[in-house]
Amino acid sequence: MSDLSKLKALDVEHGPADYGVSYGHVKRDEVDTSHGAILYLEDVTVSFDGFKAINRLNLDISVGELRCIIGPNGAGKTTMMDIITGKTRPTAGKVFFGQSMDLTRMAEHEIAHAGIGRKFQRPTVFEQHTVFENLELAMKMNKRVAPTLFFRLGSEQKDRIDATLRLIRLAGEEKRLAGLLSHGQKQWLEIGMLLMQEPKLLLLDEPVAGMSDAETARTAELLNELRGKHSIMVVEHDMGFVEEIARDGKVTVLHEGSVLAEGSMKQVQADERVIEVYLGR
Ligand SMILES: Nc1ncnc2c1ncn2[C@@H]1O[C@H](COP(=O)(O)OP(=O)(O)OP(=O)(O)O)[C@@H](O)[C@H]1O
Repeated sequence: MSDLSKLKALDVEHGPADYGVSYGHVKRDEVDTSHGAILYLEDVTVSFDGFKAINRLNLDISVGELRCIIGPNGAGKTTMMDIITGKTRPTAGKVFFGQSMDLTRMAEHEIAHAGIGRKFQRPTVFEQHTVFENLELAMKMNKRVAPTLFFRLGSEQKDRIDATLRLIRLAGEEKRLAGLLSHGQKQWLEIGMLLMQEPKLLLLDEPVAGMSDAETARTAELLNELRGKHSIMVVEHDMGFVEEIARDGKVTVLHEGSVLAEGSMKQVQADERVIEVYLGR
């Protein structure tokens, strides 16, 4: 992908963050989380030519929760994320962001704009730009205010970038070209770019796929630092990693498009139905 098309994709997919008047933004609509839920799916079904990839799926995520989603290949994890981000429309069911935003009626860019940030499996950073510039671009991206890209950074914005650099383990690497980073570092940079846009809900699709053990461990640390500060949904196959980040939180096991089990990692690991699905017994 060229840098220009990536810029456009970032613009459309992630939408702008809310930086108040300094960038001349209109404040984006607040998500109504007064009942404690940031996201809920009720009886959601998606059929592809009669095949139900998602079958009466019910799920809700609380504000500030870090929810792990696991499940064997073909369980419907990616399709579920596609529904949340508006890429795929459900055949039936409700999908709400907070109390009042009906995601089934919103376009992909509107959903991104409302504050749902998604990280796909493969990192998409601007390889010809430095680490710092990548974070800066992500922060300034605003499709409604074209000249935003040319605004000078204030000290507050620089501080935010510095804090993000520390969080994503790239402090000291800010002048490096993103294209020269390791796979793991690129993944962290992309998480940082999403965070610069202050998402209300962060969706991470297999964030440690292809990472070394050391990178995986550092990614677990990073996510544990985000715990409680952001609402995050992580889809992951690496069970060791899931154990590290799930702690005492809820893990949801998907199977054939529905929730098979939900509970702490210990609970779902001990669940006979889960064992059967994973071991094929
Ligand atoms: N556009 C589509 N048309 C037809 N079938 C589809 C389509 N997208 C997904 N499917 C099917 O729906 C099911 C769920 O797929 P999905 O990719 O959501 O699973 P997953 O849990 O993400 O799997 P994996 O862990 O392998 O990524 C699979 O059987 C898949 O073949």
